[in-house]
Amino acid sequence: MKILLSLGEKCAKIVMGCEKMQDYPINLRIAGRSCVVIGGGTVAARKVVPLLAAGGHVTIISPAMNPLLQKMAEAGEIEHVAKAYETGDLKPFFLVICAADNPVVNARAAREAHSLGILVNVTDDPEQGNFIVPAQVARGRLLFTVSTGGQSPALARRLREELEERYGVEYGTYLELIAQVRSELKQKLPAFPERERFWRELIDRDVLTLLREGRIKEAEERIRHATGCIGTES
Ligand SMILES: C[C@@]1(CC(=O)O)c2cc3[nH]c(cc4nc(cc5[nH]c(cc(n2)[C@H]1CCC(=O)O)[C@@](C)(CC(=O)O)[C@@H]5CCC(=O)O)C(CC(=O)O)=C4CCC(=O)O)c(CCC(=O)O)c3CC(=O)O
Ligand SMILES: NC(=O)C1=CN([C@@H]2O[C@H](COP(=O)(O)OP(=O)(O)OC[C@H]3O[C@@H](n4cnc5c(N)ncnc54)[C@H](O)[C@@H]3O)[C@@H](O)[C@H]2O)C=CC1
Repeated sequence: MKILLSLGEKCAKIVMGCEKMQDYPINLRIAGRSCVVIGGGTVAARKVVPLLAAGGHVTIISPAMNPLLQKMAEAGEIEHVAKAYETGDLKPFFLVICAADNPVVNARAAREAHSLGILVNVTDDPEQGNFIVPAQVARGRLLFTVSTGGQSPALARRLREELEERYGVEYGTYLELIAQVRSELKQKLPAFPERERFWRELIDRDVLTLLREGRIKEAEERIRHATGCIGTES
């Protein structure tokens, strides 16, 4: 990393915004995977929602459940195992979130997860886990996440609210439009550098303004027109 940074300009494209980071960001595919949350309180409920949104199968192990989780269990959206956590419970799972209000219980579950090689988040002591959950804003398949490395979740929440205001649902629509024409463009512009230049120029604000005003057809036409011009130029 030091070497890359010292090479400056030439490597700017590779290094991008990376300073030294505490955590490495990844977006995890959990659709169809079994996830378990230890504890059924407020924090557990907050963690369950994005797990479900990403298609995870969620089980709660907890003697008690808050009303929201109770409703979800009754509706069959999550499974509830009504008991206290015991060592041995984690075997079938891909990922575990320790959200009991008892640090001894969370620490025990974290130890079991590590021994099984399962991904683990510990809500009362992040250092015991191997991932933390960032604040999120989803716009279709566009996903913004904010992490303060655990230093200030309240700041992460505030920044998430700002992102929500700044980037409306039109960005999800925009992404869909782009994705539709992207594969066509691979044939029209076989060379990667040309495609890269094309997209950088197209990702402009005019299309977004049209989308924000609900003028979706016009936005689509603008993108298609730009791709059409390529065909006529060559
Ligand atoms: C490390 C981490 C581990 C993890 O949970 O993954 C963690 C840990 C802890 N949170 C605590 C407190 C609060 N957490 C929130 C809110 C959120 N916490 C979330 C994530 C994370 N919280 C991970 C780091 C993320 C990062 O890198 O920034 C968010 C972003 C995502 C989510 O939970 O889904 C979600 C915002 C969702 C949204 O609104 O967008 C609020 C604010 C509020 O509720 O309004 C408060 C009170 C104010 C404050 O303390 O800042 C405490 C102390 C408890 C105590 O004091 O006893 C601990 C334990 C500790 O710090 O040791
Ligand atoms: N990471 C985060 O974002 C935050 C984390 N916290 C921490 O999260 C933890 C949970 O907080 P809340 O949800 O507000 O508490 P809560 O009191 O609403 O819920 C605690 C849940 O844990 C369950 N539980 C207790 N013993 C258990 C056991 N042996 N096995 C399984 N489940 C058990 C209870 O039945 C209850 O459902 C606390 O340790 C708190 O310090 C608090 C705020 C934010």
